[in-house]
Amino acid sequence: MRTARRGKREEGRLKSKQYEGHLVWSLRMEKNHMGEEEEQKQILNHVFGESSESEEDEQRWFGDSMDCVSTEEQKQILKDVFGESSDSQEDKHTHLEEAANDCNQPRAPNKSVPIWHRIEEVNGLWLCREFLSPEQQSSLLSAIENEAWFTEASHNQAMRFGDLPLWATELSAYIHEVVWLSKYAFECEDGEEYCPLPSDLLWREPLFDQLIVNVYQPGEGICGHVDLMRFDDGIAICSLESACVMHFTEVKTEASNVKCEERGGAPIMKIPVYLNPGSLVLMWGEARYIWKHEINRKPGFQVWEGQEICQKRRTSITLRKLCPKGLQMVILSYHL
Ligand SMILES: O=C(O)CCC(=O)C(=O)O
Ligand SMILES: [Fe+2]
Repeated sequence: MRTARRGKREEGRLKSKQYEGHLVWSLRMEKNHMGEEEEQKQILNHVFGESSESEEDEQRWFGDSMDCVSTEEQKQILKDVFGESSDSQEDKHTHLEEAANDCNQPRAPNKSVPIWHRIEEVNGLWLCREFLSPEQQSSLLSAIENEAWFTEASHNQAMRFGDLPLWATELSAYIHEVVWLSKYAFECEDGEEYCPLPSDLLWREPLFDQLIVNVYQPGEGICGHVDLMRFDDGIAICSLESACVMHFTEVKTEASNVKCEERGGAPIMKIPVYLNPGSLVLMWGEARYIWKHEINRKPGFQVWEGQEICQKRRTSITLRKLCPKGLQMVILSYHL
């Protein structure tokens, strides 16, 4: 499968830096115009040099060339590329866990378990509005600030692959916990089990190994896209600082409605989802693969309950897991 080409290409300025031995890409992205595919192409071109256009070519390119590399070797290579796990930096404490403890963590069953909302129109889309307490949100924002990824005003995106910083590892663990606790919250009459994240995804190791932090100034958003196929199913997005409306559009509906609309037919159905600061979105299955998501923060698009949302700066944390093929790509970048 291949993600659709999106948006017109605009040059982002790309910088890779070593932060405590970890490679971090900081970019200036015109998010309203450039899709993630373009952004990542820039990064991958930066890492690999210009590469082939199609996923088929990528498939051939990867082939089975890494079959001979054992898991241990892969781990070592990743360590060499990205540095030691930040888990070993015990003194580097982000207080996410402490903040969680402040609000009665770990939560016992029946005690203030955050509520999950299933977005009915979009299978596999779940929202936890009160995922992070105000203290946890501040703690995450300080941790991001301490990374010094956005010291230049022109930088609005940072990505990390492989071992994540401690605060992101803690965030992943917290996502795991809050999803796991949801099993106490969903007792369905018909015996159907509602689950914010299927157990094969919830229990994979690691839950996430890729991180994006996006900073949006008022008016900035991200154009409609399906996340790249090099990332596995199960994507988490945490919102901080300011609320926004994220719209979901089914890919096939969109394609058929374009023709329909040309003939004066039904408009494209966009499902709006309000993301308050401190909320967590989980996308898997159909929500991840056959629905596009977008944030249009141009005037007139950020309306919730009849009111235009007052826009301030918004920071988001996206956590994903590289597919084995994606992992191979990272390893190959080391060998080139
Ligand atoms: O910033 C957000 O909330 C969404 C980011 C996103 O969709 C992405 O990075 O793929
Ligand atoms: Fe996305």
